[in-house]
Amino acid sequence: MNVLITGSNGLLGQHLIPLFLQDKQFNVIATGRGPNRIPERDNYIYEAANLRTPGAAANLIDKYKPEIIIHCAAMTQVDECEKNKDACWDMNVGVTRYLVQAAEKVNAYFLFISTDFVFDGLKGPYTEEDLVNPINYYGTSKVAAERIVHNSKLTWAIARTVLVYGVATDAQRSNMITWVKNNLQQQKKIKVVDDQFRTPTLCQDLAIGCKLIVDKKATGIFNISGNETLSPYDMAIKTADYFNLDTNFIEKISSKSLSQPAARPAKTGLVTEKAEKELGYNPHTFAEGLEIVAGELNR
Ligand SMILES: NC(=O)C1=CN([C@@H]2O[C@H](COP(=O)(O)OP(=O)(O)OC[C@H]3O[C@@H](n4cnc5c(N)ncnc54)[C@H](OP(=O)(O)O)[C@@H]3O)[C@@H](O)[C@H]2O)C=CC1
Ligand SMILES: Cc1cn([C@H]2C[C@H](O)[C@@H](COP(=O)(O)OP(=O)(O)O[C@H]3O[C@@H](C)C(=O)[C@@H](O)[C@H]3O)O2)c(=O)[nH]c1=O
Repeated sequence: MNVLITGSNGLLGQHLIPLFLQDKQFNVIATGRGPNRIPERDNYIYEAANLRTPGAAANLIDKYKPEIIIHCAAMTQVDECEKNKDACWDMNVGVTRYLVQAAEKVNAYFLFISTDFVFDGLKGPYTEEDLVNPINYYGTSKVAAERIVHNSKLTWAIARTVLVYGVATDAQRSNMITWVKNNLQQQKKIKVVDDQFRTPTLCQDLAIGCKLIVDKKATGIFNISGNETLSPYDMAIKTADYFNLDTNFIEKISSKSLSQPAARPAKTGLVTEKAEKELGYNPHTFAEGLEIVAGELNR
């Protein structure tokens, strides 16, 4: 069975590819922008493509006729999305439309990766039934992309996730654990907010959640995140403690004083009960996640 995975150079993509390669029923076609950054090099096809180029998505789908498409590629820098709205819309909405239209021609099963930022953060943690109300442009673009998937003729699923952490080769985006660890090791002070709340997600858990969805050809929305609610400040302290780093370099601040270009929802987090019951999804705790990330960093 051919599975096409977009965003294969990203944090999630780099964990999804090896997971699908372990399952011999799948022929994996990975696509990323520019050269391949996945450490594994064997037993799959890599196609470099800028998916914003009209025709790029259709060409890939026409060439490989995938039975399954997992769409991870996105513009994920939330502040950049706010500052460069056209690029954000083209990538997060336009590319999803290109892929869905081409997928409809081959009747592929389509899994789209979405975010807790579809919510306003006034009453998290959220279930799959809660109504969306994004407060920044990235979230708005993801809601629009979700609607394209939802309104398509495809058999589809949407996996929503939260603040993903883990290790990737040449990562373009930092994540909580590596950001805290790198700064504290260099004895650099970091200011971390204690008034946002998330259910941080170990990248491997998200990859497993996606695989469970695909294996079951499950349909609809699934929350695939961690199931512990923590503030970024809590995460920073736990990270420093785990790596024996000096917590005095962590300054507790409010979101207001961080003054990022894009507003962040205060309290998100996702309830993962549906995925646990229907898919057998079982995420690691943050403490276990730290240990797994530390193991990867030491390899
Ligand atoms: N990371 C997180 O905390 C969260 C992520 N998500 C969602 O999960 C998905 C995966 O995220 P994650 O792996 O962390 O993100 P990354 O930013 O690590 O990966 C996204 C990938 O998309 C690729 N991409 C961007 N523009 C293009 C383009 N024009 N053509 C082809 N590829 C492109 C990027 O390529 P390049 O590497 O060359 O820039 C990158 O490899 C995304 O849809 C994201 O919105 C949801 C919630 C939280
Ligand atoms: C840069 C920075 C961030 N933070 C906090 C704010 C935030 O809650 C957390 C992570 O900040 P970032 O700017 O890396 O990430 P942010 O853009 O807030 O994170 C989001 O990414 C997108 C892709 C998603 O879909 C979301 O689920 C979410 O994880 O750390 C600080 O406390 N101090 C800082 O100096």
